[in-house]
Amino acid sequence: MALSLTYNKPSLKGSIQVPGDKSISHRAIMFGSMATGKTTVEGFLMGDDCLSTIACFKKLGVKIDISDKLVTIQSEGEDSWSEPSEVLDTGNSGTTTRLMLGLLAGTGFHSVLAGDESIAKRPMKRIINPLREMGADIRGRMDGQYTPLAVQGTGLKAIDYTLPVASAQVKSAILLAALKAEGKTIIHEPIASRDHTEIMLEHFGATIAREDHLIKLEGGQKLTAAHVQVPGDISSAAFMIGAALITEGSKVTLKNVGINPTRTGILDVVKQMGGIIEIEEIDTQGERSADLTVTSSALKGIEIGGDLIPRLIDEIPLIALIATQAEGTTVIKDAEELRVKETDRIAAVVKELSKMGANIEATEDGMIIHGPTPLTGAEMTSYGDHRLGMMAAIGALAASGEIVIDDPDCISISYPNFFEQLNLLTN
Ligand SMILES: O=C(O)C1=C[C@@H](OP(=O)(O)O)[C@@H](O)[C@H](O)C1
Ligand SMILES: C=C(OP(=O)(O)O)C(=O)O
Repeated sequence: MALSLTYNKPSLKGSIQVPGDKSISHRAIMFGSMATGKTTVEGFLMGDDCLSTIACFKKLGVKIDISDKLVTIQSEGEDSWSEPSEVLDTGNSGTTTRLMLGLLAGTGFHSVLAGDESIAKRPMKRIINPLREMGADIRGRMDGQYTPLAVQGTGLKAIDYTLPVASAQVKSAILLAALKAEGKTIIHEPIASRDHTEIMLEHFGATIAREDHLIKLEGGQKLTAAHVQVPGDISSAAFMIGAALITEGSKVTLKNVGINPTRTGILDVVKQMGGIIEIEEIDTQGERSADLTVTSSALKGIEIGGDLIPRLIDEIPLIALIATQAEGTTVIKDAEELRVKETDRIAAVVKELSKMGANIEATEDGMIIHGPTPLTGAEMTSYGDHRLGMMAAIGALAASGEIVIDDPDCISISYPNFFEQLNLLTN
């Protein structure tokens, strides 16, 4: 059902703990299922995407329990997984689909992966090409470009592979397959992408070498169960950071947000645009995290591209929105990956922000935004894309009229209590 939002230029105040990191939550379930023993996960994201990952592993016979804010995975290791009698439904989640391909390629059984309409349009060849080089037997539409994908598990061998796209999903699928492969896999990563898989490999007892854009992993290593502490998701926090920046008189604290340096491009951009943000690092055992305090700020346009893009790829819809309120021009380039996300996020962001009165144009690999422009009421489409839905809702805070969002439910893919937390900060 559509949602109508009308704000009268609110100030945001208060402190919240945004939900757990989506990338780390997926991986915690995967690693806990591969490892032998009892893995416990604290701060797990109960978003639809991560619940899809849990459902897939349950179908492989892994015992997963959700209780009292703790997810417990009890596994006898990867070799104890059983052949699923049903299709593994990956829902809307690219991360689930792609990382599971790496995991399933080296099993001894047959499985089929399929997700929703959006997943059926997302490119899978980028995963299947390196996995086939490792010996994987994967078939799908257009020679494996699209789901449904059938995987016949088989013995794998190590590869030496240069990543053609800066994608943590491609890198992770190879690393997960490499664990079962014979020999040492070497991955060349020209541009760094999020490294949660590498960090978690070590956390679960594997040895991995990383230096100078090279990652080396010896096959045949067994993982041991562990406790995983999931920090808040900086990609979710980004929406509240943006909300505080563009509303006058706001001051918001976001507690325990993950600040892994491969994810903090949004903080660099906010500072460069003139945004006021304090970062108070917390002493943690696992991934780094911090309390972030954001104050409404006068922003200026900047240029965003190059190595920075993978460090903020999911935050670009929100960055485009705040750029409409910044003085001057913001240019986002080298971001062609946006075209193959849940929707074509270049086309969708430009179309939707234009409806609100933004001065924004699409380029092949990004967008150009001229600001500041006053935003007006509009009927917004989310295309079932959670990040587009949240962009529209945050836009409503700065808009002069009513914002209607066609499908607010899709926001639960990554931020199930988004509106609850937004209400807390605006009241
Ligand atoms: O590995 C991950 O958890 C993710 C990697 C990124 O995708 P790509 O690897 O396609 O860049 C990101 O957009 C996605 O939300 C989560
Ligand atoms: C692109 C995203 O996720 P995924 O690739 O896992 O669907 C996202 O969360 O913005």
